[in-house]
Amino acid sequence: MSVPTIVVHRDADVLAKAVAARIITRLVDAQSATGSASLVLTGGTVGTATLAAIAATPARDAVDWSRLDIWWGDERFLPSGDPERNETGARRALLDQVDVDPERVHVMLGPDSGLTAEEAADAYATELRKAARPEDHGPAPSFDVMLLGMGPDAHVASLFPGMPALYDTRPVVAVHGSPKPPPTRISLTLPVIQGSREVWVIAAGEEKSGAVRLALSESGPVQVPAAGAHGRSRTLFLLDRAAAGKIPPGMGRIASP
Ligand SMILES: O=C(O)[C@H](O)[C@@H](O)[C@H](O)[C@H](O)COP(=O)(O)O
Repeated sequence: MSVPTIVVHRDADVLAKAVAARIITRLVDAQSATGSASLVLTGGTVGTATLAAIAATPARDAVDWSRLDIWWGDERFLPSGDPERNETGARRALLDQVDVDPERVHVMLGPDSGLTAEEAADAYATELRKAARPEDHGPAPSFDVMLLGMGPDAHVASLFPGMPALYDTRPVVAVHGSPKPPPTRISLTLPVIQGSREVWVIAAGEEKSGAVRLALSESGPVQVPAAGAHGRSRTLFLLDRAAAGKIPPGMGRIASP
């Protein structure tokens, strides 16, 4: 388990641009080393703003988008094309503007597939298992970067405090009764998140500051899911100053201009 590194940026706009640059560099490095890369996307405003910032960065062309596997940490269980789907937001912000290989864009299915949320979760678990290699030592790939937005209640993906998904050992689960609409979702679980090489939690705004403090303290992941968001080799908390406002001194904080 990697101890979180905290990087603080001036505001949400600089945060999105800085994370975009960080993603591009990380993907280029991964592709240089192995010929491929894997990135797990998150929904939410900061996650989507980060994708838009990638699209607006000329350096985006340094990434070979055709050799990138794109996954989602969670999805709202809505029909394909629904504006509230995380996939729709990601396509509009970035994916429709770069040459991704459609076979390597792994979407979580919605009700228009004819599957229930449970069946769609199982289908995603099967896709993850097929993509896993022996060296991943688990039911899913060790993703190069797992992006996670975080709610004011410290939820990540669609893992909300105290809900059954946090006790589930399966790699992907259906979530019902989500406190954040829509109520039905599909989510990776913590074991899969923790199997990633790097986990990057991205948060902006004063309303997230309490959750950030809890996540960086000795909190348990059932009540503070973001406390369980750590990667095998690296964990980053990428914040704006407002979200970092309640971090106790000496938490390994690296302030950026
Ligand atoms: O489906 C979702 O809504 C997201 O996956 C969710 O986990 C989101 O990342 C957080 O709620 C933060 O969202 P904001 O960045 O909009 O606060």
